[in-house]
Amino acid sequence: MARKHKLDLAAKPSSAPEPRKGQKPVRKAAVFKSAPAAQLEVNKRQKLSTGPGFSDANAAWLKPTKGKGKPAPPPVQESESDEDSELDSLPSSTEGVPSDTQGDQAHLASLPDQLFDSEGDPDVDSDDEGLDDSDISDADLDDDPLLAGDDQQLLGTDGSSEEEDADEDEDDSSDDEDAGELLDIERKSAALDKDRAKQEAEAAAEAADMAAAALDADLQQPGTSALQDGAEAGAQAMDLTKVQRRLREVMHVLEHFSQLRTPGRSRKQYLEQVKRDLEAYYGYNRFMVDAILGLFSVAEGVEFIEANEGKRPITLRTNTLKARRRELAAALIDRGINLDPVGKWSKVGLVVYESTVPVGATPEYMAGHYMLQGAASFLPVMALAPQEGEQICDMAAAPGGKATYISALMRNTGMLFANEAAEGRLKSIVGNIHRLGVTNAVVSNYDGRELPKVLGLRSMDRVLLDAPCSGTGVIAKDPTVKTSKSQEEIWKCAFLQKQLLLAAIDLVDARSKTGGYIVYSTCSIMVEENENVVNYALRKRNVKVVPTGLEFGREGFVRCREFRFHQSLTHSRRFYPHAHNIDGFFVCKLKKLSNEEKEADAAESSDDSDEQGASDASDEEPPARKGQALANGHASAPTANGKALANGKGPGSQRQHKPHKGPQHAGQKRSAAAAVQQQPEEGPEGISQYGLTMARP
Ligand SMILES: C[S@@+](CC[C@H](N)C(=O)[O-])C[C@H]1O[C@@H](n2cnc3c(N)ncnc32)[C@H](O)[C@@H]1O
Repeated sequence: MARKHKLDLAAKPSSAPEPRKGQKPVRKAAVFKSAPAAQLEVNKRQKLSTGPGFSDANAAWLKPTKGKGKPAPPPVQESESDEDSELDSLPSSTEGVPSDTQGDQAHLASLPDQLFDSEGDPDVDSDDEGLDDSDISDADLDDDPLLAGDDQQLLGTDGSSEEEDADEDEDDSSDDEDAGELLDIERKSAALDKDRAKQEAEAAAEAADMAAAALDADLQQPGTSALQDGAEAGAQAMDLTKVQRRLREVMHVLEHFSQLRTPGRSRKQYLEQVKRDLEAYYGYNRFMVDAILGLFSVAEGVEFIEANEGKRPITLRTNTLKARRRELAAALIDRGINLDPVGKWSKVGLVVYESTVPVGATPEYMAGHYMLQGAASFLPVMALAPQEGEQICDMAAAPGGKATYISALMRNTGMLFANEAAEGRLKSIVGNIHRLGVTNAVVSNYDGRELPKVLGLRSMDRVLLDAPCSGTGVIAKDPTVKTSKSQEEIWKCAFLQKQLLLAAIDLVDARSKTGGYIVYSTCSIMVEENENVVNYALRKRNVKVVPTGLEFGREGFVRCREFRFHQSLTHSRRFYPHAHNIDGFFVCKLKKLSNEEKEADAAESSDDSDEQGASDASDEEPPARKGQALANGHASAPTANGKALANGKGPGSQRQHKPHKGPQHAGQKRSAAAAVQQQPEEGPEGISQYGLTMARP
């Protein structure tokens, strides 16, 4: 069922804009913020600050939209008109954006063009610079010498008028009355306070009653909600409004449970109602709702879900093999693209606020000056920190966003092995490699689990495993994830990820002079696919988790639900759309400590799992899929035909590379079947340890 209305969780009273220094605050009734209006205003300001070049100091769009990680309190009052909201959301100066509206830029890229046509018009912007009533504060008037002079003519020497002076004389003679009046004022004020407190208590009680009534109604029909009864479209729209309201109310009760609960109703019952309403309102299946609420508080879970309803900003990465960011930005601004740097954390990223031309079809794009790429996907490569002259493998590379970034950081030196298991996705890597002028890469087509045998054990200085995953961090891009995932599928992904990660570690040389690192990343939020996979590798190989070097992101989990992970997983980083305004992502960096097999692993210690509690429940391969690779996060089957396709100079001119160890040249054509049939001359005990079947001699 489609969701019709945005659930405004931040619809709480917002204060008037902060007065500028030296100004008295503008007298204006408190109003409520309207997110879309605030977004447009942010954009106008953005355009102004962009100017002919760009500021290089704007990380505003990356800031959390609401609450900065703390759940926003649910709304208890309705908002006033958008007009007022828009005025109140104006920043007090054109430099910078108030922090609570900064993250709203998330939605700018997805706003329809016609909105920008009117709101983004430069004329409108310049009008905006003019003063309106709300811009003129009392302080402005006081400071203006002309106005002050005029006023002085009407006032006495001490600043009071003759009429007021006369009033004062009268007042002096009636002190007792004054006292009486003051008391009266105090009495009235106290009465007002009492009234307000009473109203607030009544409102809270009413909210609790409504939540309880809603709960009662639904509890009478366990397992169903009004919406699940298959009513007609019109009725459904009405029901959605009802569901939205109930959701807010029940969440409010959950937040103030001891005060607002109905006696006899348990938290579990309220939670059950919230879950049903989230399913109905946003169209998630129960597995996903449970998984999300297993990671976040209810309020933050809803923030995450709500963030998935909007698109992330369009971002691009400057290809430093061909362009400089400042010059690229100037060229794109000239073409009518409104952009800014993504923030201080990246030297190459640009965020696009609006564009009059298709950003993926400019002459600069065709010439390979940039790659259209989500900002989150910069992060694993930044954590990998490729060095010039190294041998690096990107094990799951299509369409090549991260692979081409690695080559750019290597300045086209050394050697990059960009591997991809899905044959149909190879063209995209090759296309991007050519367009971006990458000349140090070989593209290969293997199941990643074969790579230690194909490229050689310990043949790499660094390996990136941007693993195929459930895609639960990128629901905004692929809403089918809301309903298509199940616990079984998550475990299947985790199983393949574990095998791939072990292969990644085996590819790396612990004695590399410059490296010895593995970066594991996913666009999944599930602990099963993230901390749990790394935790498994910690037990199976001689590796440790090291800091990613990334400036932001939340710490990985050490405890989550029934899971317990190694303490060092706090070095891993989690990124969320609602908190960081980028796709949901997990990034973890490992350092290989030794090329020796881990003793526990060699001995196949039987107490492996005891140490980790429930975290490695998926060590066993899912029976139906034995030996079969999941193709990607969305589970299409790969064709591992083992073709090495191209480097930056075209398929006919691949650079020669001699793997340090191992039987097979990456550039040689070789079928995956042959690869798995052949016992490696020097290799792991058996490639079957990565889950591939092979005939043993
Ligand atoms: C998350 S995407 C990679 C995105 C890529 N790193 C980028 O930045 O453009 C995961 C990729 O892994 C591939 N894949 C799936 N199973 C694989 C396997 N067993 N070995 C190698 N790659 C695999 C998928 O086809 C998919 O292209």
